[in-house]
Parts: sequence; C-alpha cells; structure tokens
Amino acid sequence: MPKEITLCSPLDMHLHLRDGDMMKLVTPLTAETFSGAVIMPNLVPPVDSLELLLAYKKRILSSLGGHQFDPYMMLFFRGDYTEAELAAAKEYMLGIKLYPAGATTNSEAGVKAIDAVEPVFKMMEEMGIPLMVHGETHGFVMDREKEFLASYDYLAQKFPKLQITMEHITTADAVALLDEHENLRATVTLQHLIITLDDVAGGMLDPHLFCKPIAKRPEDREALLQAALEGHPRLMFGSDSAPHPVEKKECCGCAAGVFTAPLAIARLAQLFDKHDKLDNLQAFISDNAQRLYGVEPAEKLVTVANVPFEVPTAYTGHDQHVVPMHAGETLDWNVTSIKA
Ligand SMILES: NC(=O)N[C@@H](CC(=O)O)C(=O)O
Ligand SMILES: [Zn+2]
Ligand SMILES: [Zn+2]
Repeated sequence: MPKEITLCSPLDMHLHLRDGDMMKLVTPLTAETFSGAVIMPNLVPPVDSLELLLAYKKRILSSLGGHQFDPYMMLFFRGDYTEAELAAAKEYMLGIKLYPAGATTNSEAGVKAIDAVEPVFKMMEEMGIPLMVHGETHGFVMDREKEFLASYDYLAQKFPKLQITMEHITTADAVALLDEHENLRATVTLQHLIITLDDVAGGMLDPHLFCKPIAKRPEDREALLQAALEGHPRLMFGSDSAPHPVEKKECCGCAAGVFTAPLAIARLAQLFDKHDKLDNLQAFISDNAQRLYGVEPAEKLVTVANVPFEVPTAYTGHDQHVVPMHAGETLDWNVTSIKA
C-alpha cells in the first residue's frame, strides 16, 4: 500500500482566478481539490465595489464545473472607501486587499502613500474587516519585502485590533516579524517553499518561476519551510497561483505569476512527507485559516498518496493555454480520491 494522507477541506488563502475564458479554464482546477479559496481582486478594472464583487462572485460560481467550492471574496483597497460602503460589503467579503501602486500585476490602481489611507485602516479595525497586503516597496528587487516590514510593524502596533495578513511572504525576516505581533498572520506559496532565486535566474532563465515577490535566498526558503512544516499557527497556505497566457510568460517582458493550482496539494504532500511532517499539513492547508478567519468550509475529503503524477506540459481549453510549475515533470505524490 502506498503511503497516504486524507486532508479535510483544503483551503487556498491566496488565489487568482482571473476572468472570462481564463477563469473558465482555471476555476475547476482549484475547485476540484480545494473546499474554498480567497479570491484576489486584481482584475482590470479592479474589484473595488460591492456591485463588482457580487458580479465577479457570480461569474466564478458559474465556472466551478460542478465542484463544491466557496470563493471567499475580497475588495481591492481604495483610500476613499466610506464607512457605509464597507458596512454594506462586510458580510460578502473576507477582507480587503491592499496593493502598493505598481508593485505587481494589475496594481496600478493601488495605494500611492500608505500613511494617507490610515482612516480606512481605522474603519476596518473598528468594523472587524481583515486587511491583506502585497507587502513590497519600490526598492531594489531583493529588498522590497524586507523594506516593507517596517510598515507591517507600524500598522500592527498602531491598529492592534486590525487583522493584517502579510501575503505571500518570501523572507526569513517576515517569518520573524510574524512572531512579534498577535494581529499579524501570513500566507506562503508553494514555490517559495521550494525554490530560490537560483531556480528563476541562476541558470537558464525560467519565466514560469518568475513571480512577485521574487524568490529569495536559501536561508529565506529554509525559514519559510520550517515555519510551514511545523504548522506555525499564524501561517496559512496561499498558493498565489497566478495564471498568465503562455505568450505573456514565454516572451520578452514576462508577466509575474506562477501557476500551481492543479498540482499544489500533491506537491505539498510530497514536500511535507520528505521532511516527515505530513501530520502538520492539515494545519497549514486548512485548520489555521479556519481558525484565523472563522471560515467554515463545506467538508471535502481529499486523499493524497505516494503515487506518481505526471504534470501536464500545459492546461488548455476555452481558447487558453497555461503552463504550470513542474510542467512535464513527474511528482511522487498525487491526489487519489476526493469525497465532497
Ligand atoms: N504574484 C505574482 O507574481 N502575480 C500576481 C499578483 C500578486 O499576487 O502579486 C498576479 O496577479 O499575476
Ligand atoms: Zn501580490
Ligand atoms: Zn497574488
């Protein structure tokens, strides 16, 4: 019998489902194996009103391909939200996502000066609305997250009741900061537990591993990995699976984003098994998020076993063509049964 583990209601706490044909292609690839996911609002134009949020949620629900799945919606942060707007939107969303203007894909409408938007943070704190942040400055690419940590530190102290999620952390310093403030939590991607900058650009350039924040040093990966493997209570899995059409990746001016949704669970099981920590995968992939956000996903039992998985060279359909991480490689683990 191959070794196996059954995960209860996996959650992806940072996911890009895009829109239109791309959404139709990628949504079932997450909805099949995950019970729910936090849906990023960086569409063009951004999802920055309740009306847009509800319409987007409806489009997602019509793209599930028959799978049981909860999209946890988010608003795109604007500095001019009114209390009435937030009060109306609160029950339909999990939180609000802040992007520094220009920091990443489709973030042009983001925040230009973080200290100018503190009144919105105050309202969110009082209303109990979580804040999720793409935490990078516009500094040197390897230092952008580290430089932003001062802002997390400041916000966590200034707004002690505001729940702040450091999205897709990539550095040992961010892991250390997590332990400094009770109101900080973080997501980490699959790729940042596995790769370093060397895998992106140390040999032949690999556009399919290029994302923001860029993968960092071996010691950063090690710190992230140890925190994930131990099931750190305020660290959650957030794939940041970010599909781009192949022509936007394999070109000059490659878009940032790694597409991992269809293999995330299998690859995480392989990673946790390699370090003999399979027992902590449930906390990382669901329990921590359920506790921190108070979400109660519908039960989905996903069994992953030590059997080979040939990752497709691409996922195609609806006129779209997306290349996943590990394209054409064989993983040692695969999802073997799903009971919803
Ligand atoms: N992570 C990325 O490199 N890209 C994301 C945006 C984001 O999460 O920053 C995308 O939307 O493509
Ligand atoms: Zn981001
Ligand atoms: Zn993202």
